[in-house]
Parts: sequence; structure tokens; C-alpha cells
Amino acid sequence: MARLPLIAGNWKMNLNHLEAIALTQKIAFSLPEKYFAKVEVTVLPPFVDLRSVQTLCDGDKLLLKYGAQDLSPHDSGAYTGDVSGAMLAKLGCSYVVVGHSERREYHAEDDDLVNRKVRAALKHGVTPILCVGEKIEVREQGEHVGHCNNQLIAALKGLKAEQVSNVVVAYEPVWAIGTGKVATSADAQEVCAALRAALAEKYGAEVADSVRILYGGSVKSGNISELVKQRDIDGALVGGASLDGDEFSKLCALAAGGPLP
Ligand SMILES: O=C(CO)COP(=O)(O)O
Repeated sequence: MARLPLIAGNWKMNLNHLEAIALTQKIAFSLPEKYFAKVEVTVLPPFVDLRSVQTLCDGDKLLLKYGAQDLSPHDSGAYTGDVSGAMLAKLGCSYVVVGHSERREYHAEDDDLVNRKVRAALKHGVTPILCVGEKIEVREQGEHVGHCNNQLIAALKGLKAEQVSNVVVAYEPVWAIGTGKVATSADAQEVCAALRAALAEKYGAEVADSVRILYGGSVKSGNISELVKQRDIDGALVGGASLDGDEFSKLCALAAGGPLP
């Protein structure tokens, strides 16, 4: 099955709402419409920027999508500081990142919470981009494949096969995030293929074939082409390089097979 590549720009805790408007405009107008037939592009700004980005995307009927970096596992109520899947859905968010290693590390998110967040996203019709990935010591012990597969299966616990089809998976080795140390495309392919095999074993080949698996970790315009050439890599979750409009547009155009805008 042909899977449409997805390039997702995770802005992390960068850019206020005015800067968000400027960057969104830059990306949308750098990438002519024809590219969007070959690659899906989403920005993932901080919560406070989302309303501005939504207004811009709706008003100008942009093909660019947008989403959030986290959500609450709850629907509503006394959860100070949290944002629900229903709120994100109402704002037209297509995607939400779940289980990013920075949230696992700095907010002590465990597999159970990640699973509840995946379910909350699906319940409200927002596609979760579920992140898995190993720390350097796990890779050095040669246990990266098993580690990532375990994170994947735990995060999907209790879901039906048809729900799993609506999940995007992102393999982000922790040692490659923000370090400039990109995994080789063969290393990335190894884990992405193993994740797809784990999905096939548990949910069947059809579901496994339909799920998009992204790579994330120091992706830029210089390495995207090699990564998306890999059989099981269907795009990228991009951090640093998504904050530069020219660089991100170039990266998206290359993922679409070019030419550069
Ligand atoms: O964490 C990432 C995306 O979610 C990757 O970040 P960098 O692209 O900055 O390495």
C-alpha cells in the first residue's frame, strides 16, 4: 500500500504566536500546492500559538496541517494546566505528539500514561504521533529493537486493529535528538522495519502496511532524501530544522521528491 509521507515540524517550546504566524506563512507560501499531493506537512506549535495558526490556515485555506505537542488523558475537569483532546479537535488539530522522549524524561511519562493519551487522542479524532526510541545505553547493549517494540506495544494496549491504523509512529532515538548525530538510514530502517513487523504480528499485515512510521532525530534537508528512500520510513518528525522556514520548506520539497521551490 502506498503511504503518503508525512513531515511533521515539532517546534517544541519555541516561537510566540506572532512568530508562529510568520513561520506558518513562510512555509505555506514557499511550498506550492503541487507538493501537497506528494507529502503531507504539519506544524506542531506550542498550545498558545494554535489559535493563531488555525485562523491563518482556515482563512487562507492552506493545505498545511497543524497539531499539538501533548494532550491530557482526561476529557475535561480539574486538571490545572492541561489541554484536552476535545479542545484540540475543536481547534481543527490534525495531529498530536504523544510520548515524546522529552515528556517521558522531564515529566516522568510512563507507558501507561502514553497509552491513555493515545486513546484520548483517538477518541477525539486527533491522530496521535506516537514516539518511541532508545537511550544510548540501550543501543550500546544491542537492545534497541526490543526496547522500541515494547514501547510500541505498551502504548497501543487495548486498541482495536482499526484504531491502530489511525496512529502514526515516530522512531526517535534519544541520542540523535538535537545532537546533530543522525542515525544512519540503515539504523533507522532497521528499527522502523522491526516496528512494522511487530504491528503485523499483533494487528495483521494490512494494518501494519497502512501505518506511517516516521524517523526523528537531527533530520535536515541534507539527510531527508536518504531517509525517505528507506522502505519502512514514511517521513520525519523534525525539531530544530522545522524552525527555519527556508530549511523546512526545502526539506518538505525533498521529501516530496523535489524539485526545490
Ligand atoms: O525531537 C525531535 C522531534 O520531535 C527531533 O529534534 P531535532 O530534529 O532537533 O533533533
